[in-house]
Amino acid sequence: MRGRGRGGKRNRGQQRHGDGHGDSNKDARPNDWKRSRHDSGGEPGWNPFVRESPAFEAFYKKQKIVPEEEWDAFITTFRKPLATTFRINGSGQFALEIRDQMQRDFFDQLKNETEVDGEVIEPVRALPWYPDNLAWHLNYSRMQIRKMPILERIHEFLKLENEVGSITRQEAVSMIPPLFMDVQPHHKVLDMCAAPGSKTFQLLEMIHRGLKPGELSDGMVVANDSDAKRCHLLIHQTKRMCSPNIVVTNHDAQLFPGLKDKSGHPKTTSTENCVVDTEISEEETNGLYFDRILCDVPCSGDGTLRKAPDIWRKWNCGVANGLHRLQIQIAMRGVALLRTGGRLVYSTCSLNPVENEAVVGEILRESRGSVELLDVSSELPELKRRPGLTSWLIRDRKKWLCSASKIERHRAGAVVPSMFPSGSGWDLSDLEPPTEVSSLPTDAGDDVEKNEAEEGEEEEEEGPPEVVTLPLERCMRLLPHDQDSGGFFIAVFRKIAPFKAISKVLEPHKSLISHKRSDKETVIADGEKDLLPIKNDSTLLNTDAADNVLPEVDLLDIQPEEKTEADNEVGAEHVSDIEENKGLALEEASTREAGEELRENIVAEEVEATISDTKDPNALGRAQRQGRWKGVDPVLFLEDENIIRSLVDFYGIKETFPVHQHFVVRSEDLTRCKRIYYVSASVGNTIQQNYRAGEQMKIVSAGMKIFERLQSKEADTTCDFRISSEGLPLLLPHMTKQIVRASMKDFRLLLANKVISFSTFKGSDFAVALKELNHGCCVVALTTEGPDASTNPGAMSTAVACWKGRSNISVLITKAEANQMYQRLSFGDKVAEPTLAEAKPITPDEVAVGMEVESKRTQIDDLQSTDAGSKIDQVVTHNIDEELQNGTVPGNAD
Ligand SMILES: C[S@@+](CC[C@H](N)C(=O)[O-])C[C@H]1O[C@@H](n2cnc3c(N)ncnc32)[C@H](O)[C@@H]1O
Repeated sequence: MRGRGRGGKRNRGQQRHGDGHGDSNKDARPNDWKRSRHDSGGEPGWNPFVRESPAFEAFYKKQKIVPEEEWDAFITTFRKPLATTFRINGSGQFALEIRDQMQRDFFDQLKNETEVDGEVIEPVRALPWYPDNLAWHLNYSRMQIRKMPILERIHEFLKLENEVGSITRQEAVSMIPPLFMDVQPHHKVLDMCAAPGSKTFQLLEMIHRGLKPGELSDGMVVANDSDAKRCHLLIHQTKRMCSPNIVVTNHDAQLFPGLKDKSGHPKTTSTENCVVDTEISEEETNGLYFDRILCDVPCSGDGTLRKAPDIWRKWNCGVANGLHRLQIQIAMRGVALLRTGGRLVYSTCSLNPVENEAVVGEILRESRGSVELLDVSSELPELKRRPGLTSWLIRDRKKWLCSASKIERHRAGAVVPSMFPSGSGWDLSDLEPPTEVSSLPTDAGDDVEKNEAEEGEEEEEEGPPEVVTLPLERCMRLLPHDQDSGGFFIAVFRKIAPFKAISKVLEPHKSLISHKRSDKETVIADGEKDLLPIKNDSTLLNTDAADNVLPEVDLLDIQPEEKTEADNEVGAEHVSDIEENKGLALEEASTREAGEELRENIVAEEVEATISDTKDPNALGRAQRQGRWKGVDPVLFLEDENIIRSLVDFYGIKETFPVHQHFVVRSEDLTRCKRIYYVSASVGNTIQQNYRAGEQMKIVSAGMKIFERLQSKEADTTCDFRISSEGLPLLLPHMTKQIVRASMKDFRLLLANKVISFSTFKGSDFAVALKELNHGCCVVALTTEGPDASTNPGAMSTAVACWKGRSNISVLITKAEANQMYQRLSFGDKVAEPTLAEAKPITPDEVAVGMEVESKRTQIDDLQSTDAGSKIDQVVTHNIDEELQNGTVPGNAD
């Protein structure tokens, strides 16, 4: 369906920073296409960042990250700015059409190397490993764009497509993890650390792959992020996919709740597209286990040096060390939530083995045979990758450590055995006595080597590095010089047996030695297990000797609890070390991220999904500040038969479109609820099970907006709700009323004018059909050729929601969307450009009515900016804008 991309209001950030398009674009989606403040754009002589770091180079040389003879190529590539890469969004015909159009109109002219003023221009190329040539690489400086009209046109085209959501600018390596997940349309997928959502978007595409317009998928994507503000980015990003199969949640991933799935997994599920055979074990029938899990964990991000050169200046190994345990905790929670037979992909945009191979090794050890590391060397054969390391050293302050036995006692909170290749344990009494400071580390800043190069002699490691016995060579490291990309790390696991965890209870003040394998373990009896908190770093334990004797607990049965104050006190030193290091790491990441990934306008309407229409507008912000959630955002099924009937009757919704248990609202007071969301059966079931489990999931948003309430008093219509542009593609094939077809000429005339008098179309079939419609919301669809065009609305690939007033019709999409649709229709067409001159002049009376309609339309749009939710969003947005300016928004590499 064309016109899926959506727009929204420009936020304060956009107003402040501008986007070079003047007012005409003020209601457009954020433009990710513009260059980041880090990007020199290739301007000669402008290099605000020194692209070197002695600490980084010393570290990776020592780790033998590349063979010696490749070092120069590796480091030289890292110093070059990153080329632009983008993905065409969506799946199916629509995406292929855009690809073909781009290729035909632009890229075919740039297939070969060209020279402008002595400068070589790289050919545009598709990323060879990305399916269906839907991802592209291009590398032009601003100067080159100015000099070559074709580049200028490409740039403009991509800017527009990005604005309306047809393409996503995304770093090439960041597109890879979802491609190793083997997601099928019926899968339940969990994206544990999902914001800002570029990979979630890919996962959704996979869930919808192969569906015809209007068809529903059985699958579901749960996209989670611990940062509430970034959850909004996630909603903004994924709503462009117009999917009823998504739930956005806001949990610490390591504490993601286990949910029941009372209906159990069906042995076989039949869908229109496939028959799914699901082998399930007894234990799994009652739990919501995911078929696929992505752990794209927070990391130090040094693989993104090309995109975020400020990392050169700030790089230190303490950041990576500080994230190691959180990364294990997140991945292990993923293992617990994964269905047996399912795949889990672990990824980081860091090259550091402590965040990569060390974590993978610990997952294998801790899962005690329930997962295996897959050899995926035959998948995506065009992708150049390096095997994982099997040997590495740990760097702590100025020391190189070759094994856990070398850890000094006072560093035991910062360096742990799982960081080393053997992962082998320690005993506190065996630890090296301190050489300098005798106190425990209390300040994470201590762990960060501020500038190693300036801090005197560094110490050599004592002894050779350990060599791992696990098959870590099956991991993949993407290096920048292999295919002119950023750096990345990926490991693919398969669960081969249910995971039984041994839960342990930490004794106060023993936290320092919590990684000691012989820590006190507590077997949780059946009746007690729901009561016991799972401590942050004790959820999972590899017990060597205990394996044979300790009864086991299914982790899904245990609800991880939020940390209590008492928990925080226990082992405070230990936690402070981890948390503060993590804090530092995220701060690092934020600087790297700001200005690149942050969507500059979180449109006001997005917050609608996070707060009840009727509750205190300040509740969400307060609850977030206070670390609470409950009571802020009910997610309720719409069961009011009068509303459902009025929708079904007005739009002539067929029985092919299930409505009961699929419409969701966020307000208990239905007279005031402003939006109706549509959720797939899988999402509906999950929400229902969540109620039964006591609403443990912090749901930020569910499904997609399908209807919006009209509040204009003058609205002369029998239905209180208009169709939202996200909802249209799904609903249209199931509608029998309020649809009118227009010829290409009339359709374009409508798009060009946005509000237009009926009399303009006098005498046309369109005008006659228009007259027959009820007043209110309607859909204008482009007449298509073909045998079933007149009978099957699903065959109409281009349609737009409109408002039929008394004498005018106006489109209910943003100007940017209308312009993009118009331009798309103009490519290679044979119909003359409609101009305003073609339209019959509008009389002064009609102008007045037109203005009234336009004002109604504005009122409709303004509903979102006047409700409680958007006021809060303005606050959130404002804060994000401030952070953007300060460079403190936590971010990622994607
Ligand atoms: C590398 S980014 C994820 C990028 C994302 N997968 C994408 O492709 O757009 C890491 C994310 O993890 C989130 N995060 C940090 N700590 C977390 C935690 N404990 N649980 C869940 N998410 C966390 C951050 O807010 C950040 O959005």
